[in-house]
Amino acid sequence: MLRLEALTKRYKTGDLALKAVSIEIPAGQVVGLIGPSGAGKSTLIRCINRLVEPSAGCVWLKGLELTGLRRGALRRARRRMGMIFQEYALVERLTVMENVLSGQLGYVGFWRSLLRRFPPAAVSQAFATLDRVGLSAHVDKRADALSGGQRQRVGIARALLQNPDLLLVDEPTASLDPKTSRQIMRLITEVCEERGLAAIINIHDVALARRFMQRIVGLRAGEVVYDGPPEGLSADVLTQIYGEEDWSGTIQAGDEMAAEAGAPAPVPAREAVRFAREPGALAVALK
Ligand SMILES: Nc1ncnc2c1ncn2[C@@H]1O[C@H](COP(=O)(O)OP(=O)(O)OP(=O)(O)O)[C@@H](O)[C@H]1O
Repeated sequence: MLRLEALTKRYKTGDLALKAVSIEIPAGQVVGLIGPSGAGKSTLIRCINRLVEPSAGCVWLKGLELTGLRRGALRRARRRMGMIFQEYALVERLTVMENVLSGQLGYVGFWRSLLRRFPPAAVSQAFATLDRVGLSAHVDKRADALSGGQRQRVGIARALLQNPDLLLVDEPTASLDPKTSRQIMRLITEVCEERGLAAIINIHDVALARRFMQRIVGLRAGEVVYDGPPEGLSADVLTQIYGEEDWSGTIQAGDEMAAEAGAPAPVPAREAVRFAREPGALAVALK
């Protein structure tokens, strides 16, 4: 589904951030990308959708070589990759619904998006997606009135509204408390499973990675030094990735999380019903 072939990035400063990284990710697989600061995790994620231009190597998505695409074709291909960011990248003064519908901007025409009028089907899909991420009670709240966890749920819903084949997720829990981090990670992995979506998740927290990922790729200084199941992240492997440290606490935390059960409480859908009764294409909260 996604294939990276000898992907290399040297920044203008001379930093060699990726050294011929080759990995293949089948449809539906959720991969955790771990490694110390500066290992090249963000660079790798951004080279896939060419927010950062690779210096050499190829990226293939479902048989399409992304690295060879010109601007228009690249824009179309990017619709197939939903991106979720650490800092959420929401438009603060816009509502939850408007932010989520912006995931459709690649599909609706320029004037329509400028006027923020979206097709009814997109609006219905946005309601369903917001319900799925537990935000149906907050659709008309402004983004700047949300908690960190709620903001990330908006980011997830926006990415899902693109109907992507792949999610590129850059440190989704770095700004969140431990409990919210677990909820967000659980949500991302659940929606990937429901939709058969592949994902690459840059994840700082090794215990979270051990708990939620199907496969771990460990980067060190721009090179893959581990590629395997989360159970394979022994103290020796973690030392190889991050350097010498006492890993017993991290390993135990991951095992404890694995033993933990339960999902985030559903949010009442009253507000969604009220919005859903609005006729026609919703002129989305032009307040
Ligand atoms: N825009 C840039 N210009 C020059 N060098 C950069 C740029 N972005 C990243 N680098 C360098 O590339 C290397 C990899 O950085 P990158 O941000 O991809 O690592 P990371 O693993 O995501 O780190 P962190 O976990 O701290 O975010 C580092 O040496 C970094 O200094």
